[in-house]
This record gives sequence, C-alpha cells and structure tokens, in this order.
Amino acid sequence: MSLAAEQLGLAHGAQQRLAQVSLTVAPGELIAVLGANGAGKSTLLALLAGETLPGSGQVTLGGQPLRRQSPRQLARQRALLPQRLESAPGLRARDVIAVGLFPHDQDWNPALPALQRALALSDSLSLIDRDYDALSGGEQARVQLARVFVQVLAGKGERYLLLDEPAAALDLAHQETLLRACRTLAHQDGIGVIAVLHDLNLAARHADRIALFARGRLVADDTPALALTAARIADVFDQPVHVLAHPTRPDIPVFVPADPDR
Ligand SMILES: Nc1ncnc2c1ncn2[C@@H]1O[C@H](COP(=O)(O)OP(=O)(O)OP(=O)(O)O)[C@@H](O)[C@H]1O
Repeated sequence: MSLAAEQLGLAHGAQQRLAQVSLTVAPGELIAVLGANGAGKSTLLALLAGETLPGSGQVTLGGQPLRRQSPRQLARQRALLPQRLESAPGLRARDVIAVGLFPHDQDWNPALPALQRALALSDSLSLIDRDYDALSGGEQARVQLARVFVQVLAGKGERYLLLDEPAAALDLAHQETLLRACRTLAHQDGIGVIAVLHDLNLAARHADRIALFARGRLVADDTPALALTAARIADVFDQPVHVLAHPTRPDIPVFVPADPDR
C-alpha cells in the first residue's frame, strides 16, 4: 500500500518542471517536501493528487495507476490543499468545510465524529458561522485545513493528505497545531501525509522524512538529520546556514541562516 510517484517527469517545451522523480508515501508517515521557489514542489503534489497528468512516468495509489480511478474514488482516498486559496463569495466557513464531506455522500452534521475531529485538529470550530470571505488569511487557511481533514477522516481504508504550503499563513501557535495534527493523522489514523513547507525547523521537528527538491529533481529523501546537512542546504537554497543542536532533542537539527555581513 502506498501513493507512489514512479519516474515522474513533466516539461513545457524546453522547461523541465519535474524530472525522473520517484517517491513513495506510505500510510502512517509524514513527509515534508522542501526546496527553493520553483523547484517543482507544487507540481509534484498536483501530479500525486491526479490534478495534473505527467509527461512521463506514472502515479499509483494502492498499486493502481491513478488514471484508472474515477474522480469520485480518488476524492474518497486523497485530499489536496492547494497553495492558492480561492475566494468563496456568499459562503459561510461551514459550507466550505462541508465540501470535504461531498465525496462521502454526507452533509454537514455536528454529530459526525470525523467533522468534530477535523474542526478540533484545525482549531476552526469558532469560525464555522462566519462569512468565509470575511475571514483573515490565517483563518481561511484553518477552514481549508478543516475541509481536507474531514475529507480524509470521513473516508475508510488507504487515504492520503496532500498539503501545499499549509503553514504559510499561520501564526506560530497554529503552525505547531497544524504539524501536530499532521502527526496525529499519520501516526494514529494511518493516513499518509505529504506537506510542502518552507520552514526547515518546522519540517525537521515534525516530519518522519524529508523530500528535498532542486530544479525539478529529488536530491534527498531521508530522515531530517540525514537529509538536511549544512552543505546540502547551502547548495539547494543558495543560502549558508549554521546547524545547531536542539536544546532538548539531540536528534533534531536546528537551522539558523548565516549572515555574511555580521
Ligand atoms: N502552469 C504552468 N505552466 C508552465 N510552467 C509552470 C506552470 N506552473 C509552474 N510552472 C513552472 O514550473 C516550475 C515549478 O513550479 P512549482 O510551482 O512546482 O514550484 P514550487 O517548488 O512549488 O515553487 P514555490 O516554492 O515558489 O511555490 C517553475 O519554474 C514554474 O515557473
């Protein structure tokens, strides 16, 4: 059982968005996808979700090529949070969250355990009666997280959650809440979670594995300590860093950008 990218490639003319990427997400693991702007992270998530078709290679879910699965079956097994959130004029937050229940033929019902858990894990219960478009950016992000959380929690069997920069609009506490929720969904519920992040420290502290991308290629796929070496970070991000020891968790590296002027 897995969601697997097999030798994926996608190009537009001479521009190679992704090349020869093989990556497996297993049920119960949390993978952070890291890399510089334009490295191909969103492209990978769109391909893994079946929203974009690869130019070469294939994606399989539970051993079956994605292209053989109906949109409805796919929606029951995987949820995608895209990087750009659309506006939802005239809708309340609860209407947006209820979209995650549609693939399971369910409507908004406060007694649903999956819904209660999704609202708690995303800290969005207090937002459900607000107009979605009147929410702040971080509040909208929490509502969208509730939508994808309920989509996977209301399902059964093998399920995957694909999150494209879910922490981008969140404050410090809600970033921690989000990553703890991802760990719970992976480790307790057995969902395979793959999240694009830009914060190396957040990724190193919470992810089981890091998939590091540079110029459309996967350059490391390992535990945080082994994937995120100072030399590799300097190369991939063109930014030197100091790697420090975490004060209470020696297995977790801490990164501080090096400032050449000071
Ligand atoms: N629809 C598209 N058509 C053509 N090129 C695209 C398209 N979408 C993205 N690209 C290009 O593909 C490359 C990878 O883009 P992608 O969005 O996957 O990067 P990313 O790693 O998610 O970047 P960021 O951190 O900035 O969000 C970029 O060079 C981008 O300009």
